[in-house]
Amino acid sequence: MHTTTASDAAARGSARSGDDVHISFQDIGIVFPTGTRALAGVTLDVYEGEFLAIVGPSGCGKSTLLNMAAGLMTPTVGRVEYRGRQVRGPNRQVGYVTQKDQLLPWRTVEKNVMLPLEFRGVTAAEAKRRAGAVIEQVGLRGFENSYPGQLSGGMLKRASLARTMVYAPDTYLMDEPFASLDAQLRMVMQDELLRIWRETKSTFVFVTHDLAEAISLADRVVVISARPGVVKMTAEVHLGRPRSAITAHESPEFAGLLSRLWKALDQPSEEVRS
Ligand SMILES: Nc1ncnc2c1ncn2[C@@H]1O[C@H](COP(=O)(O)OP(=O)(O)OP(=O)(O)O)[C@@H](O)[C@H]1O
Repeated sequence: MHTTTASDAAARGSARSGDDVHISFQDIGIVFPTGTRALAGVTLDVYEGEFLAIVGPSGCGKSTLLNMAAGLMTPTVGRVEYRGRQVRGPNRQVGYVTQKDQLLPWRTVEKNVMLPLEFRGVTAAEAKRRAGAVIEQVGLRGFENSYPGQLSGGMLKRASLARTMVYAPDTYLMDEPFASLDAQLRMVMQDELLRIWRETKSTFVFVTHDLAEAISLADRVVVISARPGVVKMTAEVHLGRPRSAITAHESPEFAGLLSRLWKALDQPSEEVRS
């Protein structure tokens, strides 16, 4: 892990001097074997304990960035560091929550939540104890023995979150986890997520298409340009903490930032100023 100095900060534009860098994307580019160039020269630091949101048009390379942090993809050029070390293979310190729930339909909620602990060699009794604790935390008590097919959309999200929380990752990588939910439930889940972030003190990198969601949740919002993606703008969110996703919309700062982000998404890269 390294700490940013004032000169690092200047070199990185939006970086803040004195913060510990948690994930560092250094001049990342990737060209897939199909010839698709998804990212071109992305430089971005994610700080220890922050909630960072990434927005950008479809296909710009947001999921690819998460995949690189998780060690599931390697950049063609550039370097990804996790706590100061180059990511060279699957990164077991991250929890990855995708848009699809990826719960195993033949296992109960409890057994799904226990699964990552089984992979890590935790005893069945301890896995059951820890699964019970996180199931309670996400509000699914009483549904331990239900199967995924018996749960509502919001409950499936809660179960997926519990399955990630159970192994207490340092980092949560979240790829549009609430995209399939209706607006009201989405806000409830956003509030739950803010609570989990506060309680776990983990670092969150959250990809979304929804600018309001990004502002409601994040400390900083990064806008990626259309493919090949570059960082177009990084905006600090000055809404204060603790924050509620339900009332965040009421502040004048919210509307101002929404409009700046919207313009950044809409304009060619060279016209955007952060
Ligand atoms: N394994 C792969 N092989 C070939 N092309 C890929 C692969 N993974 C991603 N791509 C391409 O790279 C580009 C970026 O994909 P990515 O999924 O990162 O975009 P995204 O910004 O997350 O998109 P969305 O918002 O639609 O989810 C897309 O054009 C996609 O088709």
